[in-house]
Amino acid sequence: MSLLSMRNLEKHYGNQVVLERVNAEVQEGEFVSIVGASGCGKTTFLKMMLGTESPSKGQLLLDGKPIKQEPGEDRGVVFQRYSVFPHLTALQNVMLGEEFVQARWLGRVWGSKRKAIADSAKEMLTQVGLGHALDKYPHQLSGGMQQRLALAQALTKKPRILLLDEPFGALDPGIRKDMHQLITELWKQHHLTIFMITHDLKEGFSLGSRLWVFDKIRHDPQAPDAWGASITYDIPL
Ligand SMILES: Nc1ncnc2c1ncn2[C@@H]1O[C@H](COP(=O)(O)OP(=O)(O)OP(=O)(O)O)[C@@H](O)[C@H]1O
Repeated sequence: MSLLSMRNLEKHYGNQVVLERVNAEVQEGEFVSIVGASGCGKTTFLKMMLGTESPSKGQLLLDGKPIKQEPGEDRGVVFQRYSVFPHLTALQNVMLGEEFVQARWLGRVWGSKRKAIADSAKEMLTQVGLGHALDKYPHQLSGGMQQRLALAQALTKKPRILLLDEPFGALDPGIRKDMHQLITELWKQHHLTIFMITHDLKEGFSLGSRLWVFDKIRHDPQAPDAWGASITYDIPL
């Protein structure tokens, strides 16, 4: 069975059809890069995967069941900016998720349980190359380091699916190259299934195992909102 199945998936906002006839099967371990014109519905698609938006029609199945309409631990997400909490250090940012989960059952987390959370957060930060910056606040980190932190934060819950919305869009070309290497390593190391939106075609073609192009199949100049985008190209890389 596919990890994800999309069958005639549609998303409307009022009278505006944003996505329509989205059909695809995605297997565990694929890395799908997504490109398409601005405003064609890429982020909307990612939000449906995350569970913060629901499909208007059709099916979006995870392991054969409708995806839960709330963000879950099986799905991590990194946006272009502002994924991290500015008032917490790098280490506190990464620890927060697990502390939050355990505190729900145990009240505040202390002692050996807290140390275990800290150790695993430090390990994750080391993996993304921030082992030397545990006590730095986000504003003390460069853009690339902030995105490394956002990746560590997203991965700390051991998600199966990682959703990336232009994660490297704001970074300089040299830093982006380092980040491409990092995301490829993390993809393999953590056996992730990744969906990554990018505006950079070259990035889309060079990263991952599959490229999707979102575009409208049908256009009506008199009614631009009447038709939505679907996956017009699905290219194995
Ligand atoms: N919550 C919302 N309510 C109403 N319309 C929305 C909402 N979210 C998105 N839209 C509309 O849906 C369309 C698709 O938006 P979306 O952000 O998914 O596009 P995108 O392809 O990610 O664009 P970009 O590449 O510029 O980030 C846009 O016309 C947008 O105005």
